[in-house]
Amino acid sequence: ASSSPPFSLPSSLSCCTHVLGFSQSAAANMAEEAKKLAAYSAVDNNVQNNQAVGVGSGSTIVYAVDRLAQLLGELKPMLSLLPQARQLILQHGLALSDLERHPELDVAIDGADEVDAQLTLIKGGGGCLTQEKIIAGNSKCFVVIADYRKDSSVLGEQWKKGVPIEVIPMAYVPVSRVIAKRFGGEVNLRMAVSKAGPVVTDNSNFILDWKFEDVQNWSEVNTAIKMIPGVVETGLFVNMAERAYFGMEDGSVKVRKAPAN
Ligand SMILES: O=C(CO)[C@H](O)[C@H](O)COP(=O)(O)O
Repeated sequence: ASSSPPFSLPSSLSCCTHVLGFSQSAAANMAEEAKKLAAYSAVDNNVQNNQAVGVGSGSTIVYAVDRLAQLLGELKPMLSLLPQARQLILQHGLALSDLERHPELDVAIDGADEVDAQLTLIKGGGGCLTQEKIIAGNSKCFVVIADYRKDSSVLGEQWKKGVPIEVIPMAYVPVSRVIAKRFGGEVNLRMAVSKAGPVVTDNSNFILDWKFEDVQNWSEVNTAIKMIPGVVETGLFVNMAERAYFGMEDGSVKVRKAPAN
């Protein structure tokens, strides 16, 4: 049975809503297409047969796993993973591995929340920064995949939610205070959306989101934050990524290489 809406918009407004709805979904489709382009290109250019491949988490990495599954005839990758990626890998019929069997990975591929001109990353929008950093840090080559919305010249240009920092729960208040006092900005405990209370990570910790103000040297700030008692890991990936693949709005893929040291 059809039911009529509880109210009706003036025709001019209803037209705007329609146009807005259309453009929002067109933008979302374009971003999805860009993620896929970046992921496929990164897999095609960085993964070889029989390699141990690390994958992270998020919506972009799904396309990389799709591509790895498509290439199964030609490639036989062994995937190391985060708990979140386990199901994804099994569903695609790919071989599971871990850092006990493959402590050194050939290549790691992962998404990012923001990538700057130096290939410094903010990661952890999904809360998996610690395990993602372990995977990336134990890989001979770390490759980032992202859509054009993550491409920045300096951090904070696109990503407005701040730097995620994983902390031991009992320390979240002192760590927040120390960060705000030493580095400025605002530090917030990340709250869960579908349950009451804070987000709890896979390592049973909390996440702080640090909305920074003016940072000149990410390497120094990252090291200083890591030294604060109670900090487990930061979502700052400094000097880790070798290449970033950005899917662009025009259907091309932009590749950015890390600056030579
Ligand atoms: O760091 C991450 C999760 O902790 C993700 O890699 C990052 O949030 C990007 O996610 P998406 O590919 O969905 O944009």
